Amino acid sequence: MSYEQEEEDHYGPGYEVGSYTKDYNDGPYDGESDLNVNSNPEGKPRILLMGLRRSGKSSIQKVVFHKMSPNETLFLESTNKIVKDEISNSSFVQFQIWDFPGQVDFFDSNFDCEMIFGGCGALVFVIDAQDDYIDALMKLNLTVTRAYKVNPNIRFEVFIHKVDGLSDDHKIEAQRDIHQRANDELMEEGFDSVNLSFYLTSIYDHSIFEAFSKVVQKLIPQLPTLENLLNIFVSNSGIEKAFLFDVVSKIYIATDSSPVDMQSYELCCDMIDVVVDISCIYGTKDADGAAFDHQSLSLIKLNNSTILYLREVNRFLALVCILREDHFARQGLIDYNFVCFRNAIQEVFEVRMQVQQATNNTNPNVGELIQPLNSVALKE
Ligand SMILES: Nc1nc2c(ncn2[C@@H]2O[C@H](COP(=O)(O)OP(=O)(O)OP(=O)(O)O)[C@@H](O)[C@H]2O)c(=O)[nH]1
Repeated sequence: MSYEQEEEDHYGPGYEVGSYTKDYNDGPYDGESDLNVNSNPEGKPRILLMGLRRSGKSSIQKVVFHKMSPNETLFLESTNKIVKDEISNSSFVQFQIWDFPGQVDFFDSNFDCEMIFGGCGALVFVIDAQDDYIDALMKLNLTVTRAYKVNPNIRFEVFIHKVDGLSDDHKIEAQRDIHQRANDELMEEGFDSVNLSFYLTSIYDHSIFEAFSKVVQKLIPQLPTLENLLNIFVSNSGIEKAFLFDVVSKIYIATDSSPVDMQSYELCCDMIDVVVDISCIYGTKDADGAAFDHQSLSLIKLNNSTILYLREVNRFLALVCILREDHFARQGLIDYNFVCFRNAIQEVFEVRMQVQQATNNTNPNVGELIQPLNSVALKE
């Protein structure tokens, strides 16, 4: 992992900024089929991680994007400067995460609100649910009101974190209480239109990956198209549930419209780990050292007549499906539909690039470029 200091003057002398870039094993990003989430003027969409000291911000970022094991986070040192993390080198989804020190002071003249909140897509506020959260709620209110005044388009995501230490009843009660207090305070101050989303998270299970998946999904302009394609695919192939995963981070960037249950998501995450680990150890690697490639495919039969089926969509994405064993008798159909699905995904990105180019050239016929997406021909 390379770690490099950035120019201090851009953020003011009080706020040093460090940045590091993900160093995954699949080589430099080639721009082939990226999915830029809603971007800021710099081109990179930005997700801010804020919250009180020791609430777990750095741990979340390390576990989700740097494969750090949860136990190792016990040894993380307190962050004393803004740390910028580029999730772009090889991951399919491209954005920046800015991890803020817990003691950040918005009233400090060095804190450039316009610059920090101006180009921000989502603000994740982390609350330690194992601690007294009254101070955290005050900070949340201050942060949200401050950020909203600068940029009303920010999505506010509240992670009620470290819930591994709480009983189920306690979790629900904490969520209800935090939800109510946070919203009441905003209403009292006249911020009725601010919308906060709440998630119960822990780095010790898959809840943090699930929550981050939802945060990232909200920033993907093509999400409705991806979901639509997945719906068409599952309904024509006898599949119960399908997730489109960013393989490196195990964030799912889209799923079909049936409800997500945590166990299914965990199973699919575990399958990705198994496939990547086996491929890394026993598979052939390409020139970039990547073990996940065009031929990556895996089938796991569970002891409850369920099948997990994984197919590579492109260098960064995998489709993981859950289906009944008897439906897999029609594997030919599933594979045929999968190829149609994969081609359609490719078209989404081609169209996106065309739209971007057309917008740059102020082409008045941009709408026509969307048409190929309506013609996905799957077999039933
Ligand atoms: N039980 C539990 N502990 C967690 C979880 N996430 C983080 N921690 C622990 O919380 C402590 C603080 O985590 P950090 O990630 O350093 O917190 P931070 O918010 O970045 O702290 P500052 O840099 O001081 O702002 C560490 O000991 C982590 O191991 C969680 O989900 N559950």
